[in-house]
Amino acid sequence: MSHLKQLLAQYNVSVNEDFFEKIEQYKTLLEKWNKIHNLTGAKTLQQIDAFIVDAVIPITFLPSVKKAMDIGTGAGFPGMILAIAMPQTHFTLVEPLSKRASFLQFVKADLGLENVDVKALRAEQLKSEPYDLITSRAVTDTEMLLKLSEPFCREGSLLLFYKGEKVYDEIDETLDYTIIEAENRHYLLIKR
Ligand SMILES: C[S@@+](CC[C@H](N)C(=O)[O-])C[C@H]1O[C@@H](n2cnc3c(N)ncnc32)[C@H](O)[C@@H]1O
Repeated sequence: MSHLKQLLAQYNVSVNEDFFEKIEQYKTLLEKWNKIHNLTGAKTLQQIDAFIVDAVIPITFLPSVKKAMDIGTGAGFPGMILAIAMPQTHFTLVEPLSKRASFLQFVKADLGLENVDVKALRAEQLKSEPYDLITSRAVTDTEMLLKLSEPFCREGSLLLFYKGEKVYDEIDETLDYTIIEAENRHYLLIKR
């Protein structure tokens, strides 16, 4: 069993064989592009696997949704990885840095991901429209993420922010939230 398969089994993350095929293609592209463009801090295959596992653990608790947006996808975390794991969900990946957006566009084309759109813009520049799910990892604090997400929320939209243990300093009781912990990760799930 591959290293990634073992890790996913350890966290009870269930994905189909197509996920593993596509994720191998993604890893090959990321390793290659990362050497030239410095797209992410995950350099070795083991570090990339850890980032992938961190990105997909939420499929163990997320409901099925039609339309999702990831703010500040960078080299693919978590939006591109979730899009590969959730082919029934359409993902808009928002990444203003052109070298990262170009990489995401290349991955979409090379893997034939019809459920992915890449927007080479800041979230603030995007047309307001409602999404079922908005994700974000390592972009900014919760208060700012709530502001950035606001134009894309309707009643019942879910926000999933990948946070560390300091998450408790960033939330208050006015929010309808749950925190799901796995290792050092705190997944902050907010219902609007
Ligand atoms: C530290 S990187 C994290 C990338 C990725 N989410 C990850 O966890 O590896 C933050 C990313 O957010 C993007 N970003 C910063 N401000 C943004 C904004 N207002 N809207 C969309 N993306 C933004 C940056 O271009 C950068 O690629």
